Amino acid sequence: METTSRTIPARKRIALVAHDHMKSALMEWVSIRKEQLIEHELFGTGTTGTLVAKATGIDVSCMLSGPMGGDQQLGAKIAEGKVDMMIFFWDPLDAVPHDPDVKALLRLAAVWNIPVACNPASADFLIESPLLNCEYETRVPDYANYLKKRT
Ligand SMILES: O=C(CO)COP(=O)(O)O
Repeated sequence: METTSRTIPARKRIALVAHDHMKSALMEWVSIRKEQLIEHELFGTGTTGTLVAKATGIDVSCMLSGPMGGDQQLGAKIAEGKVDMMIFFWDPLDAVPHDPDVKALLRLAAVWNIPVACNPASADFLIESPLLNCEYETRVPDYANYLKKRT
């Protein structure tokens, strides 16, 4: 796939997602990182986003709950270039009924080359990155060219 460049804004659009057994870890992380997160625009799956908004007082644009389609809604936003990074504490020790949706969300994050953290340590590294508050030139699939070649 050929790529083209896209400018990720300084104020990031950050998706926050956690599976049920990981929600307490995400809530703890979010409360520690509140001052950094408040500078950015937050999105979340239904339950996670609502919990984050209640705990921090930061506005969160909430999708549907993950198993009800929220993972797919976030995936669509990533594909449309409307979400710039994702903190997704998925559960490595339990199965979820919407595993295909989880895979699809993680896959689209990889396709569209957004930074993803899967646990508190990787989330710390992302949030401490000097790139967090700067514009960043990233490579994304050259969709216009892809379509042109196929039509
Ligand atoms: O299931 C999820 C991600 O796959 C998260 O959904 P909720 O935030 O609605 O619990």
